[in-house]
Amino acid sequence: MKICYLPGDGIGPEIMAQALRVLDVFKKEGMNIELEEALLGGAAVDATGEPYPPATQKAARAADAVLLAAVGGPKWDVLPRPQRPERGLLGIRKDLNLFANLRPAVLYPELANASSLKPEIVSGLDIMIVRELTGDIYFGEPRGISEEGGLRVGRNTMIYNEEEIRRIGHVAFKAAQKRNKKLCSVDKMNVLETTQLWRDVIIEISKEYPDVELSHMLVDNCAMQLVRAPKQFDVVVTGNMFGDILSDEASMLTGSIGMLPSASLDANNKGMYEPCHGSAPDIAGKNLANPLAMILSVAMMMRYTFANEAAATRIETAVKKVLASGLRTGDIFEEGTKRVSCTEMGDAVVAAL
Ligand SMILES: NC(=O)c1ccc[n+]([C@@H]2O[C@H](COP(=O)([O-])OP(=O)(O)OC[C@H]3O[C@@H](n4cnc5c(N)ncnc54)[C@H](O)[C@@H]3O)[C@@H](O)[C@H]2O)c1
Ligand SMILES: CC(C)[C@H](C(=O)O)[C@@H](O)C(=O)O
Ligand SMILES: [Mg+2]
Repeated sequence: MKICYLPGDGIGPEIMAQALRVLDVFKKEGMNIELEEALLGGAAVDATGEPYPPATQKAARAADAVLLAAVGGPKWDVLPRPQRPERGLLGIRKDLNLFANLRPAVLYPELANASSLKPEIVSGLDIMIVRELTGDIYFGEPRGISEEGGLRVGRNTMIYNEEEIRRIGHVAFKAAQKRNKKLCSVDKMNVLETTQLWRDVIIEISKEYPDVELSHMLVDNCAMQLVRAPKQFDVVVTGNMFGDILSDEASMLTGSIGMLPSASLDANNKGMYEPCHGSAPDIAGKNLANPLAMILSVAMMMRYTFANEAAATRIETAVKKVLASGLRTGDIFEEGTKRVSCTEMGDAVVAAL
């Protein structure tokens, strides 16, 4: 199992250290894990001048899976755009063709009171957001800020071709088949042609999945429904930008963005695994971050790239045990539980494993 790991910036190295301890448990038991560290984001810019340097590209391409913590931070926001950490993240996603981003929003019963919603609205919540990750307005050309007729004009291009929609659609229908056989496709077809095509193509391929109940929802309504009655959803499929926003919204139903892992997959289940959150500059360097989204991303790596369901379930069970024992980082802390640091949370997961 060749794994390239990228600690990145901010809280990145702190949560990555806990994920590596989890991997070490498996390694000591004899799992054949080979690890290689590489630079991405601000850390890479500082060392090489580029957010996704060639050495990282080489290591990431050679690996079976990539583990990423988080990139970015105010220190680099003043740089020209191609050098910003986020471009490193978008660069590696595009380079490895990781078009399918799976973001599961699962409420652990112990966190029912930490959710932003009332327990009765979220208890048992288990949604899978399938976000297209290498297209849309994130990558469309032309883009940029130019001067036109004496005015500055900012421009981005929202664009999808039918093949890009088809391949993410198939991933979503297949995910729904393995779950509760309900798929909601989210678009803005009342206004945007890109997403009219999105809806047309999703309807076309739905003929191949007669066992899946397909529905469609406009993104603004979906944002509202997610906080009104989130359990109506099983699998949600949507484009890159809507998926970015809706997954952060969904994270708060589970208690914290620090609980939401993700898998970004290519057509052959090579994947990059990362928490959905960012580098959290406000708490970086203080040993306060919640490492569970990062650790649960390791579980997703075991499941999707290495087809090791037993290892995945074992990690998830360890996380459940730790939450049941009452330990909480600050983001999920509530009265009656015990507040712990990032490393103490890591200690507890390793012990539970
Ligand atoms: N995948 C990524 O690497 C990724 C994702 C999102 C944002 N970013 C970048 O991260 C930087 C900060 O962005 P932001 O502040 O908008 O979003 P953020 O996700 O970093 O932080 C938002 C809020 O959530 C909290 N938070 C996030 N992760 C946490 C964790 N594990 N434990 C406890 N609290 C946590 C933060 O403290 C902050 O209050 C920006 O440079 C942004 O571009 C990177
Ligand atoms: C940092 C940024 C480029 C990234 C995105 O928008 O995809 C992040 O918000 C995410 O959700 O992974
Ligand atoms: Mg995001």
